[in-house]
Amino acid sequence: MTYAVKELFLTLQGEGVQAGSRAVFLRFAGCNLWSGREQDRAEAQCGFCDTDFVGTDGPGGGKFADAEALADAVERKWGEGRDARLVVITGGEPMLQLDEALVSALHDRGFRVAVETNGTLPAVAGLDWVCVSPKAGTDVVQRSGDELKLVWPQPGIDPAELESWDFDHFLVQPMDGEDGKAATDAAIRLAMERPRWRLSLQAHKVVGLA
Ligand SMILES: C[S@@+](CC[C@H](N)C(=O)[O-])C[C@H]1O[C@@H](n2cnc3c(N)ncnc32)[C@H](O)[C@@H]1O
Ligand SMILES: Nc1nc2[nH]cc(C(=O)O)c2c(=O)[nH]1
Ligand code: SF4
Ligand SMILES: [Mg+2]
Repeated sequence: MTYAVKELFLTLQGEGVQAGSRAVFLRFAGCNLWSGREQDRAEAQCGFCDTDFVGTDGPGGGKFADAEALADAVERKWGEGRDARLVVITGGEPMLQLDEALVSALHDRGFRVAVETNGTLPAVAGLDWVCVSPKAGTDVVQRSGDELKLVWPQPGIDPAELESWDFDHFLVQPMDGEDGKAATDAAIRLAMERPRWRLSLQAHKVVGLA
């Protein structure tokens, strides 16, 4: 199958439990909760997105004919060395395109495969790390994984309800946007009031990484 990739880049994971880890980021084009056009944001199911995932015109982006070709491009981004190879597959919504053939091609090249998903589509089998980030008003079907990353505040989501889901780590991440200070205060409050939740800051934005 053909994959539409917005961008492919080498950086440090900025979010969640694996923050600080060297990783190739594979950003798929397209999302099922927003068109990506500013004029549609107010009506979208997810209205706070911080990412441009439209098209295939970003650095390292393009159309890839099959899993082997895309996995080769990921490997080229990583460069030499097989230690601790990590690819983070995000988007847009990666579960619209990610399939077992690509997971397998990445494993063949020695990568641990991590995914950032909104959880409205089931995660493909064989992943090494699943991060689900629920969006208010959507039907989250993927209720198990490694980390649940709640962008906060989100009216309509009750953190207490999420605590029954099957995750090893519960993260609360301030919503970046117009009132970042208030969102950070709210996220700190949540972590102070409910000790299962840990604060996740978007470290890449602090230090100026992609
Ligand atoms: C751009 S999304 C792509 C993956 C997937 N569609 C999702 O929503 O999980 C990557 C991560 O950024 C988070 N995110 C998006 N916009 C954000 C914002 N304004 N502030 C903080 N985190 C945000 C998402 O919740 C998700 O955890
Ligand atoms: N450095 C860095 N870390 C990230 N973690 C999750 C990201 C995402 O957009 O999915 C992201 C991103 O865009 N950059
Ligand atoms: S679900 Fe993820 S990619 Fe889609 S609009 Fe929301 S944050 Fe952005
Ligand atoms: Mg990002």
